[in-house]
Amino acid sequence: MSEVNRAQIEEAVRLILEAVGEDPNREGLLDTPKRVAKMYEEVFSGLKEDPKKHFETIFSEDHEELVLVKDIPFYSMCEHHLVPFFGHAHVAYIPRNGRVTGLSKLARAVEAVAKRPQLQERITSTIADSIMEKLEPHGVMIVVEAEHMCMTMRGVKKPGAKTVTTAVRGTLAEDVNARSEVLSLIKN
Ligand SMILES: Nc1nc2c(ncn2[C@@H]2O[C@H](COP(=O)(O)OP(=O)(O)OP(=O)(O)O)[C@@H](O)[C@H]2O)c(=O)[nH]1
Ligand SMILES: [Zn+2]
Repeated sequence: MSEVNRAQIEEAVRLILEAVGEDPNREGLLDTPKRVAKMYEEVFSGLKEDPKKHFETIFSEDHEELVLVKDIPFYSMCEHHLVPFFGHAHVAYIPRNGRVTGLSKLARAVEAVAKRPQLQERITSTIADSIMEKLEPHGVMIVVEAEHMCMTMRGVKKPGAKTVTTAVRGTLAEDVNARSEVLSLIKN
C-alpha cells in the first residue's frame, strides 16, 4: 500500500531538477525522482499515524512516580524549508491511577510526530498533549533538543547551534523542584 502519491512526487522532482538547470535525463539522475519519492514516503510516514494510538497499551501498575525515557533520537523535516532537523527527545511523565504505558510507546509516539513536515515546538507540545489525553497522568514534561539544517547549511549558517524546547503539563508545570529533578536526570 503506497502512502503517498509517488508519481506526483517523481514528476515534481523532475521539474525541480529542470528548474535548477539540471538534466533529469542524464544517467546519474534517471532514478533520482523515484528514490526521492520513496524517501518522502518514509520520512513523512508519520502523517498517517495518530501518536495517541500508541498509548492504547496501558499496564495497570501502581507506580505514581516519575518515568523518564531520555535521549530518544529523532529525525524530522522543517516545514519551512523541507530540510532535516534532528536531535533527541526526552519524555517524562508521572502516572496516575495505575495508568502506565509501554516504554517503547513513548519512543513510537516521538517517531510518529517527527515524521512529518514539522516545527520543533509542535513536536514537543503534541507529544505532551497526547500523553495527557490518553494516560491522564499527574504530569508530563517533554524536552526536545535539535539542530536545524536550515540554520546550518544555508541562511544564517550557524552549525552547532542547538534549539531546546519544552512542554510541561499538570503537576510538573506547577512544581519547580519536580521540574528540576527531571532536568537533572536528563543531564546525567
Ligand atoms: N519556531 C521555529 N522556527 C523554525 C523551525 N524550523 C525552522 N524555523 C525558522 O523558520 C524561519 C522561516 O523564516 P522566513 O523568513 O520565512 O524564511 P527564510 O528567509 O528562509 O529565513 P532564514 O532561515 O532566516 O534565511 C527561520 O527563522 C527558521 O529558522 C522550528 O522548528 N521552529
Ligand atoms: Zn527550516
